[in-house]
Amino acid sequence: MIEIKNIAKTFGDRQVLAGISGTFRPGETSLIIGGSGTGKSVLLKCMIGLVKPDQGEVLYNGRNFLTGDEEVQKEIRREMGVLFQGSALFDSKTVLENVQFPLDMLTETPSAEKEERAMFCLQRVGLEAAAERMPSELSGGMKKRVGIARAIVMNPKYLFCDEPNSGLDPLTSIKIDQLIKEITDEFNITTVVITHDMNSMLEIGEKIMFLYKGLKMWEGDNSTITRSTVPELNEFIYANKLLRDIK
Ligand SMILES: Nc1ncnc2c1ncn2[C@@H]1O[C@H](COP(=O)(O)OP(=O)(O)OP(=O)(O)O)[C@@H](O)[C@H]1O
Repeated sequence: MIEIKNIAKTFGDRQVLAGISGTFRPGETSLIIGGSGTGKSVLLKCMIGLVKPDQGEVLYNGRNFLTGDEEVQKEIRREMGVLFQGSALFDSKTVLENVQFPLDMLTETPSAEKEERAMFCLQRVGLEAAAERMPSELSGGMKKRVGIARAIVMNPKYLFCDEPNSGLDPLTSIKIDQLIKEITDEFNITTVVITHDMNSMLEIGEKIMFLYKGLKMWEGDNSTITRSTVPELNEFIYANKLLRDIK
């Protein structure tokens, strides 16, 4: 479980996060939604240690990630998997080498075992046949799958996905969403996904947190989001729904 408490962050004179709290549970896909510039990525970065918040706490199964000693922080980092926007694959490495990379960097696992584990993850995302291909030979959806395989190769307790659907067509987006949800259920991972994709919210939003101007304006799930009485959220949903209906 991840608990965030009163997270605030200001850049210069711009307050991006104004005190955000929330809980993310194992086996659940939690979505952070909101318009552009509302602080979603900054919140995610605060949670994974890429940005230091000005105040607040981030607890991983009760362990304080921000003030815990270095060993605790290191331990927590090893339990995280991250799928970055754009997949962030190494162009000069094969698919298999990309997936194996965290094992190479962070473990002393024997070579054959590392390869076996990486192949298992590639199989799980349906890409074992592409193991020896280079990232430039893959479609956007395949790259995301490789990114997911790499994010789970260390058997993470916590999985963070920043806009996993960006640049994908609607059908591929749905497949990627479903894969993230399946993996979350199957390995009981605490998963946090940033998205502004309405389809994702309705399909995999077991828990949804809506950010608006640095505040958490609403929290609920995919069965309650369309019944919200928060005008800012309704405006956000309506804009998305409108676009979807036009399509
Ligand atoms: N390192 C930084 N230095 C200064 N300002 C920053 C920094 N990182 C983010 N910001 C600002 O914080 C605000 C929130 O950015 P953030 O990337 O979290 O938005 P977002 O909700 O993820 O938006 P989008 O959906 O467009 O990605 C933006 O105004 C951005 O310019």
